[in-house]
Amino acid sequence: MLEAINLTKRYGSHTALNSLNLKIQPGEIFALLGQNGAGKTTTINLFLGFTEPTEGTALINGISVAGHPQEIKKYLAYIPETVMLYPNLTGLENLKYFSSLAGFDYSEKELGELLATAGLQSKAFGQRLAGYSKGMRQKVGIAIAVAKKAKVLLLDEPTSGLDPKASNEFSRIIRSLAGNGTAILMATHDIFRAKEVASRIGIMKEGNLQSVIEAASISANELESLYLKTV
Ligand SMILES: Nc1ncnc2c1ncn2[C@@H]1O[C@H](COP(=O)(O)OP(=O)(O)OP(=O)(O)O)[C@@H](O)[C@H]1O
Repeated sequence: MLEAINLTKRYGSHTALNSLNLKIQPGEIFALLGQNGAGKTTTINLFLGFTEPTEGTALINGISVAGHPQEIKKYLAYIPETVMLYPNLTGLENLKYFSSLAGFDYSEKELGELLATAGLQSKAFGQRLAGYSKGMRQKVGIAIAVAKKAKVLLLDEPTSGLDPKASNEFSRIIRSLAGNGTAILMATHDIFRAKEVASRIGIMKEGNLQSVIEAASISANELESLYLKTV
């Protein structure tokens, strides 16, 4: 579970995130929408422990991120806009390395199954990452998240730059991860994808979470209108 309690980040006199209160339960996908600079990445970085809150607390499974930065890592997987892995290692080797860091020792067969589940074509398993497309790298990132049995998944603009098919496949995999009980926080600019994949959608403006909507209660068009009115 992810929880923010009065979570605030200021840079000098500028408030990047203003007293965020939010709970994301296991199995839930929460999409954060908002213009450039609204505070989405700041929120994710606070949950990752990349940056310290000025006030308030980010909790993962009830554990304070700032207080226990190492401990929370075992619950977390993170997929940034561009997944950075080792370019000289193959997809299989990257997955083996990163899952071993998390304490898992998978067989070659299991590693292959994880990559296949993430939607990577088998002919790419043995190819070096340097030759992968963005979507292929993301699939390895997803396979790593699954391999780590992460309870919490943080995604920062995961579908930006993906073609529609890759983006659709991505939604399917994210939903299936949530179906297995992962709590997911996703920052995105893609209103359509947010509506399609998320259980709840939050709209941020200037560091404030302005509104939270049940995705099932709104059409994509209505969401777009609300978004445009809000930001
Ligand atoms: N290290 C930093 N130092 C100073 N200001 C920062 C820093 N990081 C972020 N900010 C500011 O905090 C605010 C929120 O930025 P953030 O990156 O969270 O926005 P975002 O919603 O993720 O935007 P985008 O959609 O462009 O990724 C912005 O005004 C940004 O300039």
